[in-house]
Amino acid sequence: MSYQPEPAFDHGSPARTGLLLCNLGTPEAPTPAATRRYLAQFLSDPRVIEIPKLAWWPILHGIILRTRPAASAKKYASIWMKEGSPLMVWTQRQATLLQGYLGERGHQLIVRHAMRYGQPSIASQLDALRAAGATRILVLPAYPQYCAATTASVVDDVARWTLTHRHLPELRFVNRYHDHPAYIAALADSVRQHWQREGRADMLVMSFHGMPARSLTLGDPYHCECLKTGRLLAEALSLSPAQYKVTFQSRFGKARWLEPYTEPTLRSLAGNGLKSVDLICPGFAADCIETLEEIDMEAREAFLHSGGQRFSYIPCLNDSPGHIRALTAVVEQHLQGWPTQAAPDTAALARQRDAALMLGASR
Ligand SMILES: C=CC1=C(C)c2cc3[nH]c(cc4nc(cc5[nH]c(cc1n2)c(C)c5CCC(=O)O)C(CCC(=O)O)=C4C)c(C)c3C=C
Ligand SMILES: [Fe+2]
Ligand SMILES: [Fe+2]
Repeated sequence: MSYQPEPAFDHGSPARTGLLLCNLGTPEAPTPAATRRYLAQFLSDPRVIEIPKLAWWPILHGIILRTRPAASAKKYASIWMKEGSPLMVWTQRQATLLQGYLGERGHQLIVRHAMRYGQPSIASQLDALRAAGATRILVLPAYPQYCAATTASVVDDVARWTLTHRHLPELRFVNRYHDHPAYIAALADSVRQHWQREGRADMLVMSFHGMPARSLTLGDPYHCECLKTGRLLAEALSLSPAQYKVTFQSRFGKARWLEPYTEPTLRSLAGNGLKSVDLICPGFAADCIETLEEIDMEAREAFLHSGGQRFSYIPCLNDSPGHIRALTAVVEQHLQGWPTQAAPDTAALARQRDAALMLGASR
């Protein structure tokens, strides 16, 4: 095993704690070439595509990477912000705001953000935290519900980084926060504020990213955690089971995915006479192509074309104060036992003590 060269450990420097906020990743530009690079990395991850490489490679390189990049790039272009891809913009803002809010609460943390696919990579940001003196690092994947395709894939990437370093920081991971009271409260506040601004629809649809259905029988807790988030959010809003529905979006390929599917559900609700719907995507920490294009454009159109009259999309928590408070509560829970106040300057304390002793002696 060969390690990357590292600076000699400075035994005198105080221990510092780092926080790494990780999200999925996104193309660097809304172009077919950039989208192809992103999809190639994403869809080569065996945590995402659980098909033997020998069977998957010809499909990925022979079909998907020839056709999908151009179609996806068009969709990215339709949601691109002037600062970049929404997922990147919101994740950057979240990290900056977390740094500030945690600081206000007395935690001297170094906060960075990273993307599992594309840039800034998890390895580069772990290196940056180490270079800034972090000897303890808390990794926060921005996925409220645990899923092997997302949460475990972040852990894999951190583990690959540890293999290249000799002197490792202490590491902790947030596996899930799907039922954290502060996260549920942030979602509920966001829905209530939306209702105050725009009025309330006949039903609240909660759409989560889908997964192949067999992930449930193989033991992935993702499906159950989505249902629990849905139930807790409904309870916080005093909704009866008839007033809300949990659905799954973003189906990929021909296999069965978790059901009910979002778009067919919206069509059938409209077909059965439902006139208005509020739609929230509680599993996404930040708005992205899956929420802004697939839901707020495609699913909206499907509902309205099937007889629905009003489709109201409730944005993700993004950089809202409630979200930053919720993530801070999650972080604080996982920092327990790790001192995050500014470490005492032991040399200065020793000088003070010596000065006090000398003062006493000279009296
Ligand atoms: C088999 C494919 C996919 C699985 C499994 C999957 C799981 C999964 N994904 C997210 C969150 C996000 N996915 C996003 C985009 C996206 N997802 C897939 C495929 C799978 N996802 C694709 C091909 C894409 C790219 C867009 C496209 O070409 O359709 C995003 C948004 C990225 C962005 O740049 O905006 C997020 C976020 C979760 C939470 C999840 C499992 C629970
Ligand atoms: Fe996805
Ligand atoms: Fe999609």
